[in-house]
Amino acid sequence: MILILSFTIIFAILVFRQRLKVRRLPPGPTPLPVIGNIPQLVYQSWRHKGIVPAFDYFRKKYGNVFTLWLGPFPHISIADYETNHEVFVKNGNHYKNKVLPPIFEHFCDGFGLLFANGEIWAEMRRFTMLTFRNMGVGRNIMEERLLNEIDKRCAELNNTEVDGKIIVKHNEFFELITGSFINSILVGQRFEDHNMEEFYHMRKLINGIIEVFTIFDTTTAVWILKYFFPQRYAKSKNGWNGISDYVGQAAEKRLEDIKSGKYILDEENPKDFIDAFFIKMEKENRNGGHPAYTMKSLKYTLLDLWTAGHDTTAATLTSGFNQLVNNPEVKEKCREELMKITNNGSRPLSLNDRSQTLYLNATIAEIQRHASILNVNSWKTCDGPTTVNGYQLDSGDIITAQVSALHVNDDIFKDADKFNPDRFLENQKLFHQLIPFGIGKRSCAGENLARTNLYLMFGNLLLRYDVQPHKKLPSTTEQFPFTSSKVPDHSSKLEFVRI
Ligand code: HEM
Repeated sequence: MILILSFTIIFAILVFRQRLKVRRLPPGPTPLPVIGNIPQLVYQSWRHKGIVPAFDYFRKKYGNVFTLWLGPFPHISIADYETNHEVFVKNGNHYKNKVLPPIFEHFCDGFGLLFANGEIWAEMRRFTMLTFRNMGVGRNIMEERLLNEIDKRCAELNNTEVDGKIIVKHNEFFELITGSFINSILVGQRFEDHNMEEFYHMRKLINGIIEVFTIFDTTTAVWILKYFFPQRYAKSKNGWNGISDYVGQAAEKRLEDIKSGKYILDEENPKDFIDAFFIKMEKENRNGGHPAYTMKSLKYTLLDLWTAGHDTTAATLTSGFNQLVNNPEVKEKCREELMKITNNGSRPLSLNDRSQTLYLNATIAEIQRHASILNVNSWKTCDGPTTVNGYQLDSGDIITAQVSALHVNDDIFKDADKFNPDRFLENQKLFHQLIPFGIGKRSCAGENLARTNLYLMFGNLLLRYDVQPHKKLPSTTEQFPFTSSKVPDHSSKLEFVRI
């Protein structure tokens, strides 16, 4: 009897507190106690065939800022540019901390960039962005290495030409080219015949992580996963440990070589991320050291950069070429522009051409809008009482720029379902309203690298090849609309015909 009474009282308090909170927060469907809006979210995702269309349904019904209770906690999504800018840029200092999925927090131990908060994360983020900027501006390491990578991989492709056609499993081609480029920027080694096995090993580990990157795995307590779902737990563990061991070994070997005098660090010209880190670490050590500049921190940062940078870029390239072969008139207009600018393809496209390739820029923007790689963006917590659109938020309230919902927002992108690069030429403002790399203090730390990759890859491949579908057109619809991240169709192949 006492048990039933206590349970009823606790339940009544929870319901009362939830009702009070609902009144203060941005609108949304009425939540149930404990399970919140999960039934409505599941139903609308089923009805509209995906999480993003379900978000769009809630946005249309409740406005650009809406609340969904995921279990007992309210989660606020913002699906327009102005409010996101106001919250995450102008007021961004309040939203630096991510809600860390327990399993990743457990593996990363407070280090790295993706699943960390606090001073070590902030310092590593500053350092990473500065290092990438230095590699892009002035010294142009990024451009040189990527153009070299494109040359070498295209030469390999050309060797497989039969009857004037090269049949390409394009997602695998983009995974290899992106993996090799990122590896060369981070640890100074591209993938060639002698170390190709290492690339396949990394791919296998990343695929394992992607398989368990579901809403279930990212919200469940570690002990539950460990004891009741040991295979899922092992998959995450093997993935994170395997990748961090691979990049960590490269860093340790470099350190040994530096100590033994076999390798000399050039302070003015670091050749990759590891070099830049050791140069900074040496400087910090002279001043008593900094907890962000340790081998452990380097290992986890490299791990995060590899995993965050690889699939996102490869998926955008795959999704983009799927769109281009479905929209041949766009492909032709890009090529016409590229030919004009490079004097009929007599030189490769360079980053310096960006101001002249207006149509290519618009096409890449439209590709990124459709590719919009995360169905659900990572959640941030607010660090103190603040307001969003006039609503009062408390410390710990959960919020995000819901990028996927913003990119299908018909009020911003008219006929959002259509693939139409011209929309960006007709209204330049749309370039700012597009936020494929997120916004604010937790936006993508590799944006610079990714933009370099997308521009040079799309531009130079379209200059070299006429790309056609092979046997069937790839689909441009989302393959796994119920998972956290998007996966483009890679069931088909493409034909590359040399120009
Ligand atoms: C087309 C390619 C890419 C896209 C579309 C993309 C997009 C994103 C998005 C949407 C986020 C989350 C933003 C948020 O939480 O609000 C993110 C975070 C991140 N990205 Fe990227 N990304 C790409 C490539 C890269 C590359 C090449 C790297 C590095 C090599 C990278 C490193 C990171 C890191 C470290 C974070 C976490 C930043 C933090 O929490 O402080 N990304 N990215």
